[in-house]
Amino acid sequence: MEKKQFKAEAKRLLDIVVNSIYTNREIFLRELISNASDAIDKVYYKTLTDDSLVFKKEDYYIKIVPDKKNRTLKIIDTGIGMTKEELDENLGTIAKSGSLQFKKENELKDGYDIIGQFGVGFYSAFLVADKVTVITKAFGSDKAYKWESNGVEEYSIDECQKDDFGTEIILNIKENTEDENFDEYLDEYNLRHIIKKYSDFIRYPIKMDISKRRLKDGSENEYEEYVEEEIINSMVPIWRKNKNELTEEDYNNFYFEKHYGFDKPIKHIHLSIDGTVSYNAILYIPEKASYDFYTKEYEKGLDLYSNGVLIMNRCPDLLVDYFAFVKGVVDSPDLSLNISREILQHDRQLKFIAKNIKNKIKKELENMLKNERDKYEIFYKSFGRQLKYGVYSDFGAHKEDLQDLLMFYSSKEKKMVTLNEYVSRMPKEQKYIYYASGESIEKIDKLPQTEVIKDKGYEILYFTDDIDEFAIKMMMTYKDKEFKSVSSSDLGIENEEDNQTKTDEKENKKLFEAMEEILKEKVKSVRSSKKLKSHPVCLSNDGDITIEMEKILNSMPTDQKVKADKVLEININHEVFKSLKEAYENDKDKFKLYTDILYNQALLIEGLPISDPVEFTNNICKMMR
Ligand SMILES: Nc1ncnc2c1ncn2[C@@H]1O[C@H](COP(=O)(O)OP(=O)(O)OP(=O)(O)O)[C@@H](O)[C@H]1O
Repeated sequence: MEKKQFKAEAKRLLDIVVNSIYTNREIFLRELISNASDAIDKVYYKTLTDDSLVFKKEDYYIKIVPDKKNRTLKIIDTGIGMTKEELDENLGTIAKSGSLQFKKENELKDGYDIIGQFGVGFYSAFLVADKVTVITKAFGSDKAYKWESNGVEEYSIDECQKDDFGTEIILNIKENTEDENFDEYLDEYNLRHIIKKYSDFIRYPIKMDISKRRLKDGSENEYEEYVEEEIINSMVPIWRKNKNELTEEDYNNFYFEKHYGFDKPIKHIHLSIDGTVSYNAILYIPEKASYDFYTKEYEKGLDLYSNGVLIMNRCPDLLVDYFAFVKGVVDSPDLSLNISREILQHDRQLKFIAKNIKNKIKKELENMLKNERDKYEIFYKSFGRQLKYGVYSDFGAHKEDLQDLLMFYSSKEKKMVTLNEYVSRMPKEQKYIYYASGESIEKIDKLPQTEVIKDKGYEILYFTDDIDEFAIKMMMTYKDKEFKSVSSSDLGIENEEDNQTKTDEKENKKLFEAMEEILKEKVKSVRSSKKLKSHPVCLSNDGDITIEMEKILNSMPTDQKVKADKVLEININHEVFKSLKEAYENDKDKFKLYTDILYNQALLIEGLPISDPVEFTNNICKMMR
């Protein structure tokens, strides 16, 4: 059997590398800086394994030199350099990674910072350059070489002069086209921005000469230009530093630098995890929701780094939706990156990290609730709604994770309470967790439906967010206790007056039927009320859809309208009922008038619109005459 080697059309391959792998031109700088950092790492490694060598930190750096006049951009490093053979092998063979080989040969363990692995990053230089020159001198060698290519036909290697070991890459930046402005890769400000964005945490200094202006000596209004070398990158990422070395201010500064918000974070979580998948992370729980947080435009996610190099801003897969408010960074050497380093190949590690992070955030919130209640309430004011959305979403799948983080205003305590607190002080005979929905605490407080429950001494939770009732319906129970709306027609309260109510019901059957006839289609039935004490009427509902839910669902911009099965409850011990009864017996027109007025009053109390306000006011006037 004859075996043959695959052949590759080098030109085509280069074209694919340059134009198909990367979606974003600016990453060429990330790739070349990462190569330079790898090259310095290799010298560092050599000095660790050879006692005759010393690594003097100040000798190792990367320098970026833009030259607008000659349209060149240089990336200079003081790393290990390349021999002629290495130049030929590494830059002449696409997909050959000298760095990966180095890692294997030296059995570098995980956690080491060598970034290169695919052997293609270098060619991304042709995204912005029409000619690339590499001048390099290998560590310990006395000869230097020049590699040159226009990325189309071929490359050349010649001997040349270079004093120190290391590598200098010279890019001849392309001319601008109609759609592309290549000048920006020669612009100091923009280069600084790209370096900060992708390479801020490269371990070695990335230097650049920065043009500045200052007042001339002795002058008050004359300025002069001068140039000063600056280190652009932060080098050591805050998340790799020891927690003990960092102050609250350091964490807050990082939050501002990263533009995570204008507020101060209410909590930070610093994680250094070593295990099946290792990662470092700094997570922030903000104090306030940004203006777009509860909109579709908000992008959740954490910034994802691999070995200090930015892979993705706001990687959404790292955060569950209900913790979307969390900001921060994750850095892991264990990610399976794809060749462009822009996306992840398969997300086993990512899923692992995301799950881990979810649990850490949950724990932190639970601790805050337990130990720093005031802080938690501030947080809850901003993001409680998001937690409640979390309970509601995915058919209640996250209930277990979230139920103990929920809080509602309590009628009894006059402050926010947790479900656990509510249930733990429920009297033995109380069957349900009672809640009342409405626009505001003040309005709910006045709802007639709450009277009898309050009289019983039971606590009521006030629901003022649209999502509240939906979330609770999805939860169904908390610690085996069902939730019950105060406007539900059956409150499950055993009452001595129950039998009395039944008798009243019988006695007034005809009257209620007559009212039902008048209110046809508007209410399902009219009943004698068990809940009213001082008010004459209220509405309650039969079935699953409460009146509050009807209001919310019908305010949404869809064609489908829903209707709660409404019950008009009458307080037969109220003065008004006597007049109603009298009218029923003696004056049918008056009886109709009273029925209409009472029904509309019940609507108003519920905050529901009355269908004909003019008729309603006319009816009241009629009564006053
Ligand atoms: N500045 C440099 N100094 C020394 N060697 C370099 C330098 N730049 C590139 N090389 C060598 O050339 C090889 C190919 O570089 P290239 O950027 O194409 O791939 P890589 O860095 O190995 O992998 P990746 O595609 O993941 O970045 C490197 O592995 C390294 O051996």
